[in-house]
Amino acid sequence: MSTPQSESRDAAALWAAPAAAEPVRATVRLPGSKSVTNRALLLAALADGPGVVRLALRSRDADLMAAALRSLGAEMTPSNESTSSVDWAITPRAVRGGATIDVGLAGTVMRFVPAVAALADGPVSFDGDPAARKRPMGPILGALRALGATVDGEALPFTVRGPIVGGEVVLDASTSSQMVSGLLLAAARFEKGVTVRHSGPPVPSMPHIAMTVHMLRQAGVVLDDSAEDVWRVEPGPIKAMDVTVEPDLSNAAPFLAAALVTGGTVEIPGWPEETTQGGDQLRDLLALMGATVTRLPGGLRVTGTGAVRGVEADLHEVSELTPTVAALAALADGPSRISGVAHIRGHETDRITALATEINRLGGDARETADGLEIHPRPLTGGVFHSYEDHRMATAGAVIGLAVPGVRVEDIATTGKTLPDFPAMWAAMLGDTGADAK
Ligand SMILES: O=C(O)C1=C[C@@H](OP(=O)(O)O)[C@@H](O)[C@H](O)C1
Ligand SMILES: C=C(OP(=O)(O)O)C(=O)O
Repeated sequence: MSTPQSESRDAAALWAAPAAAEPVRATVRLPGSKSVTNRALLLAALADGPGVVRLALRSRDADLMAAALRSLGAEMTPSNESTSSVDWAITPRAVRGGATIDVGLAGTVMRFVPAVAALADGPVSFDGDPAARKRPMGPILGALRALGATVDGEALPFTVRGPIVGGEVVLDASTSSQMVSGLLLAAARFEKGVTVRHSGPPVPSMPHIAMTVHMLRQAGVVLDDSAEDVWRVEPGPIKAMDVTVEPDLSNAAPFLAAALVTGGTVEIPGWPEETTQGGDQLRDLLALMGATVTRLPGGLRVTGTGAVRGVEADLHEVSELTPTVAALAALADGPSRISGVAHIRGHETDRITALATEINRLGGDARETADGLEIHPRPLTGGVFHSYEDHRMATAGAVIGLAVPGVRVEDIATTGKTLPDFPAMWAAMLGDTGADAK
């Protein structure tokens, strides 16, 4: 429950989530995928010549990745900048030591950049937000050590010293798929490449490893992923590319959820025909929860009835979607069970506890399980929805606020981790500005 002190501490940073007066009818143009942007920037910085990353996301996580690569020596020149996107011209240079990298709270920066730093000619230090120091790092840092680098520390802050040689390594990636992606992305530049074997409970968020594999192959890297839980990257050049980043389908989740909650329609232009983004699974998930989902030429349309159906969903592959699915479940007309996401206790915050706490604070009935949540329908009332520095907690509060008057989301600015101007996009979707959400 909020105490008077916590209410007053929050007061400065509370955002009144708008309740929907009528069904939404909006076209929402989403900025580029965080996951694709941060992979593309990193690969461009290690490539064999100058490349371009178009429609790259501008957000805290993407800006931190760009800053990290720049401080490791890459020349990064922006053009066509808007609040949400930028085209980067990137000229790779020899990886330079001596830098201190701020990872913020970005999993992609804290897990992907250390292997690049191990190619540097001197030590590179890493630190981030206080919350980042709690996120699991041990498996990837241990792997870098096993592959020849020197790393002091098991979590942030730590320092990496090359040279990394590469070779074979066994690790437990059950806490995050990023442990594997973070080795594969730079491995073509290791003298011996890498063979990564996962040993442990199943790896979550496998579509994100498929994204890594796909983007490496596009860049000409020779990679074998034919055996389960084993990935082999051959040493060799990473081809310079001119790539365009797809819209962020995980960030589509709260906007499409608004169609369900309000019985309206939301269209997302640029929804790819084929993609490795796990967010594409929203098409099936939202249909299960009562939406009509239609592919348009070059886009997607989701229409709701205003009634949300409870769901049994194993979100192991798409754990990023848990906060939105939980928000929908809290508004559903039947019980829901979300499973397969034990590892999201190590995301930006412990998302299982955070979601149960905040849904229950509004009068809901959400119970934690070992690997997810059970949520039973109950009428909700307004109140403060805490975001725990977690962009997806904040957007989950916004979704609930559509149907529950008086929800105030703490620290809505935390959405800037992956979306540059969520409040304006949300307002535009609800018709405040009369313009399309951009
Ligand atoms: O590689 C990536 O870009 C990501 C992988 C996933 O991490 P986990 O495997 O830790 O879930 C996902 O949840 C995260 O938002 C982005
Ligand atoms: C888990 C997430 O982020 P990160 O890339 O920081 O792991 C997320 O965006 O839901």
